[in-house]
Amino acid sequence: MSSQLASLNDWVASVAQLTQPDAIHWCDGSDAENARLVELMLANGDLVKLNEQTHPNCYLHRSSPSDVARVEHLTFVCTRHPADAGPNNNWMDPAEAHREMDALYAGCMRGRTMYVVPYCMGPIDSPLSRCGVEITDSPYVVANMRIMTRMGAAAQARIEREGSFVKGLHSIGELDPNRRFIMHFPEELSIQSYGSGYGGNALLGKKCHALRIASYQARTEGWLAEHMLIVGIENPQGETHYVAAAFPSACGKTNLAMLIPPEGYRRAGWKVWTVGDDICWMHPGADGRLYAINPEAGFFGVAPGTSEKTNANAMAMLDHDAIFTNTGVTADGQPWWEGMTSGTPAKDWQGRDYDKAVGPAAHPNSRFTVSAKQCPSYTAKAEDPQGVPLSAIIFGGRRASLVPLVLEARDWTHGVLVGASMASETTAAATGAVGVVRRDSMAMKPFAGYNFGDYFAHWLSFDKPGAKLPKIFQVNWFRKDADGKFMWPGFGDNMRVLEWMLKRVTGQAHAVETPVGNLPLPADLDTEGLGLDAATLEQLLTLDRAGWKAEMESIGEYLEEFGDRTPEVLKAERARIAAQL
Ligand SMILES: Nc1nc2c(ncn2[C@@H]2O[C@H](COP(=O)(O)OP(=O)(O)OP(=O)(O)O)[C@@H](O)[C@H]2O)c(=O)[nH]1
Ligand SMILES: O=C([O-])CC(=O)C(=O)O
Ligand SMILES: [Mn+2]
Repeated sequence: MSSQLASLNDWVASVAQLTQPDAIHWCDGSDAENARLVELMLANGDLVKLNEQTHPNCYLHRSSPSDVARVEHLTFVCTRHPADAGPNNNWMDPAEAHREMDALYAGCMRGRTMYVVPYCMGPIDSPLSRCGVEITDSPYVVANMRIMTRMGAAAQARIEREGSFVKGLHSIGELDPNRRFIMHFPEELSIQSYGSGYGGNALLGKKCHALRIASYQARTEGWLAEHMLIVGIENPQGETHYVAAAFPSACGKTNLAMLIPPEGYRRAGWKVWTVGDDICWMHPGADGRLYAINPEAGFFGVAPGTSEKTNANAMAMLDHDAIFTNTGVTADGQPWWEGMTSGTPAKDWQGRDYDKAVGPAAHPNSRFTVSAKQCPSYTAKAEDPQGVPLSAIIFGGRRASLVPLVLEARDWTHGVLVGASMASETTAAATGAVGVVRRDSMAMKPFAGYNFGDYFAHWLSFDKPGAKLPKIFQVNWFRKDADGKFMWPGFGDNMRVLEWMLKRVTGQAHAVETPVGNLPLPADLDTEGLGLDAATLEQLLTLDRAGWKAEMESIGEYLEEFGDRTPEVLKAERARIAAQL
């Protein structure tokens, strides 16, 4: 037996000693194993079978009503020194956190099966990929991890070869919101999660490993782990530019990753290729460019708002082999959510008879889980072990006012400030108030595994001789008018903004310089067939000087929160812009 296998076996044995499961099952990721788990969950009520004619191999999971989103107030980064976790994280002393978690875990798997889930984040043969093992007592988590990661025998073989892996321990416990913690120990490469079965809290490969632990590792190893989609835009000349974009949770990544260009663009030959919709690992390549992989193998996407009109690619991948969590369901057993253009809900997300007066049929954070391979726009380049070279990075958020439709950062340093300064309205993806504007640097506020001050410095460090870095942009699809209506049509029409960005990359498009960045004039965007009135477009592209002056003051205060860990270069960049306004 290799020493790696011995260390994995020892860890599994020690967890079993603590949690006292009735049985231990090592997951191989096979179809037969999945079929047995599905049988089990249909029998115990974890899953409801959906219409086999319209949705073969699709299932609905109704979670505990108080367990429907990430819990940021119960999520901790446990480093030896609190300053290493930073004011952007909740911190707990590692020894104390282990004491608390051990007490929760003691005997928690009695009467249950403990599943050992080896997984690989990223293509199984990629040097950029990293492995982990999640121990869980939830078959629902196993079924989701099988879709979201390269899970099973191949991952275990890689772990036995490599040795190092992230140790994740998860128990749904009693699903009691008062006995719930999501703990990260970046210095130990380990994660401990208790009391929730929800996606970001329980599928430990995703946010816990691929963002919080990975961002910490990436800092010391010279790469970046980011909350970004990756998309390829092919122009009529057949050249594909890859773009990564960071938007906070439920702010449009899945939709941009699967964009279908407007009719005129399609006729001209533009195509869009999906690489990833949530997480991006970026490494500098030998040629100085940044290369990106999607560490995930599936999509855990927001259901409400997904329709034939907004995201036909997603609809096409959701009619077979998918798991739906907390959606409504029609009388004939088809999944249903708000925004769908057909069907009528019979039951709501809690399984009650649907009553509009009681609330929505689908929970606002209801989700689908589906293999990336089922997406019509998924590209084989997503499986390339080297990753794809990035031409542009986009930062975006939900801002009802102030932030224009698009602007281009002057250079890398300015772009890092743009990312660090991001703010967005909170959404249903995390428990708590919705619609409150908060700073969410690089859309990583809930996900950076270390001090944001150090994180900004790490971002700046990529600008060095020989680097051929992507151009950085900021977008805002969510500006609202006086009546509270979105001013920009969004979705497929975001292609018009992408075209301008890519033409800026290749030096073919015009821009106007302003203190906060370079903006297109209305005439610089292709608005053919858009049907947007000139005044609205003008407003979307106008710089509100007074508003930005106040914003720069507020950004200055925000950067001070990280004290002397905030790079001076970033503060100077902000001061320069403020002085110009
Ligand atoms: N108005 C408008 N809404 C959009 C646009 N793109 C996405 N949305 C809506 O925003 C919500 C969330 O979008 P997603 O694309 O699922 O968000 P995400 O960033 O992938 O979210 P996470 O999976 O939580 O990280 C959905 O209800 C979408 O319909 C857009 O361009 N305009
Ligand atoms: O992790 C989750 O639960 C879903 C997600 O993508 C997010 O919240 O950003
Ligand atoms: Mn996300």
